[in-house]
Amino acid sequence: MPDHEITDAAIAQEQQALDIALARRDEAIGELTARLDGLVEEDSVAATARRSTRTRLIELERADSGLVFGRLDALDGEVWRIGRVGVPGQDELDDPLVLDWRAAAARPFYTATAVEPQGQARRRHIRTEGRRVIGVDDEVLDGSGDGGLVGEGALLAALDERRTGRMGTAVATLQREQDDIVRAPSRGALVVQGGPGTGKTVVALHRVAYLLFAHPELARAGVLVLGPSQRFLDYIGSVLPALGETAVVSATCETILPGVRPERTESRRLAEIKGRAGWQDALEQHVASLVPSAQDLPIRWEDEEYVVPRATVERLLRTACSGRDHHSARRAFLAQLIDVATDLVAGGTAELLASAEEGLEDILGSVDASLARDDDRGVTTGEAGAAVDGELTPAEIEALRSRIRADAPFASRLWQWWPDRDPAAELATLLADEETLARVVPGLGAGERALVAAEPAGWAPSDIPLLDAMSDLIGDDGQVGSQAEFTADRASGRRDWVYGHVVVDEAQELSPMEWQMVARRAPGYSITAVGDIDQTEAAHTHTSWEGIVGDVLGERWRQSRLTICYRTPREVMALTGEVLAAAGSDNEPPRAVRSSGIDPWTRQVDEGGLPAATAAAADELARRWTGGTVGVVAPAVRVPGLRAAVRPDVPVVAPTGAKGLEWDAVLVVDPDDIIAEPRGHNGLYVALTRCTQELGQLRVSTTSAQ
Ligand SMILES: Nc1ncnc2c1ncn2[C@@H]1O[C@H](COP(=O)(O)OP(=O)(O)OP(=O)(O)O)[C@@H](O)[C@H]1O
Repeated sequence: MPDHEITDAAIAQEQQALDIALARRDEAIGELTARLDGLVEEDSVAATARRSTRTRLIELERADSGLVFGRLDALDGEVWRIGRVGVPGQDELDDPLVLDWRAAAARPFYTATAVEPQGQARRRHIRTEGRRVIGVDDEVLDGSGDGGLVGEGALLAALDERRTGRMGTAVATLQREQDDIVRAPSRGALVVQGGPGTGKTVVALHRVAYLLFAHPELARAGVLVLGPSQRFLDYIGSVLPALGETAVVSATCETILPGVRPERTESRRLAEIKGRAGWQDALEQHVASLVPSAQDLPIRWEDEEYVVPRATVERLLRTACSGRDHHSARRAFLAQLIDVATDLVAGGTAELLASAEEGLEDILGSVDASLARDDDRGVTTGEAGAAVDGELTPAEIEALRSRIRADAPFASRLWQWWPDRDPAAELATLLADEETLARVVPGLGAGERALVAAEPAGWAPSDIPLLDAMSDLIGDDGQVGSQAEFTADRASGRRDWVYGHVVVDEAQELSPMEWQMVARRAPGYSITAVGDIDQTEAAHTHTSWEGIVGDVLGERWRQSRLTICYRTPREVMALTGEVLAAAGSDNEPPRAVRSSGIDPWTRQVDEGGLPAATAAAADELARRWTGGTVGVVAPAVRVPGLRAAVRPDVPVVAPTGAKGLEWDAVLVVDPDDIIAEPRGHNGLYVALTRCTQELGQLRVSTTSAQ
């Protein structure tokens, strides 16, 4: 049979299988909808059932296109079709019609090679448009061949497509080195180093989808995706929903605190000073110093004065503060004090209290019982107590305790001695006070303290991690959680949400204090961080991942690498070696997987003519790449002026704003001035590696200015 007839037959066969899968999917959607309608939410079990049914329904609904994208034929004749989500067979005991790409049995689709076929005879990539199969690419896995790219035809076709301005999924064409990272164990932190365009973002997002599938407990806690900018979050915004995910919150380090946003910019110097690791200890010490000193504590009850002796107060403070934030410690102290006051008023232990340490054993025993009632964190003094002795019956003592607990003046007298604190006000006061800074943050020089204290009011970006740390140490008083149905909605409204997993993109840019923010949200260190040391522009000078994450993650992280560039064509990557060397890197740029056949070009322009020349070049590229995207990357100071000159559908950004993004054609304006910026060669490396097809550069001639 001629080749085209074989292909036509294969397309017809896959169309038939897709039609059956689509019909079964539509049926499953009907079944799930009926089940949802029948679920009356009476208790938490029903609520959980509703949530999981709803999640599954959304997953199926979103898989309208790409329901099937692959097929594996095993040597033993077994055939699996692989798709975005699993589609069940007609009966419960039947094999699924479509295997979810994340299932273990689907793995050879990504990892089998001609050299190592893993029991497979053939891998087929199935190309679809909506509900129509339009092509197939077959790879025979017969032990011959070079074992290079997986599904090369399908991959190169995907990479060559015009960009829409939004990232798409790569679920059909993930490569082996990428799949290894996607399916790596969820425990412990994984740091992925990869040059530009090696698929770090793609891998991180597919890893989220995989982890949520393989570990449903992570879905209950949700996943946080931290990106470098809102533009970037918009760019990747549709990938996870397309993979069916609803348990994901995305944010930048600047938007992670609910209700708080930076109100001003700041200098690089200040960003570096305030991002240093030493602030964490400093703030911990500062907040510890806000706990009042132990003293004899007079308490009044029904016109009688009692005194809780200093030694007792000291021990109660120690118990209350251990392992708690400031406000929780305050509440625990009150709970303990109510017990002590009850005993004092009841008369049974008054002498013991006044005289001897042994008396504390009893008091602290009853305090522990009270804490166990009021606080589920279970911190105890570790001391066993006997029943409280006294003249009142146990029932009367309980009644007295309840009255003291309900007495507002009792608590308010205590709050005068130990006032509550507002984290924002506390931080603002600390930052403005050079003397306290000198005491609390010993690592700062006098000049640095003066710079910090002289800052204007309003939060700058580097204040956000400080505020997060301060809020964590002081604690929130009575935060009410949202009752929203989806984890993501409940999590995004809470500063203190603990996620099942955290993904950090452009991880090389985070300051040590930003890493603390990440660790607070993933205390079990279930973290995937992807980034490129060579694209670092932030003020924190790191040359190794150890330097970046060591402070926070210690030894609890491992590293993987991505080595192939899928975005930038060979013609453009050839320009980047010397930029990387000038940036001081020992690394080679990643190996480009494809060629665009278009040579990068450079034009010289006069300073005065730069806006018009930029506008004209952007126009020319937009015409050439109709249906695709064009971006302009320029030195930060030139961005506002050029934005005004260039057509509105072409974004103009500084290298920092271009992080993680890509366009079909990119115009880099004034590369020499980009180099002149701090860490400028790293910035130029970012700028040059954003295009998928064509790169143009406008150099500014210096002669005409002289
Ligand atoms: N396996 C793949 N199949 C299809 N497309 C892919 C694959 N891997 C990467 N890509 C595409 O390559 C481009 C670059 O990927 P991505 O943005 O994830 O790279 P990156 O390493 O995060 O780059 P940067 O460091 O520049 O941010 C994207 O268009 C992405 O969709």
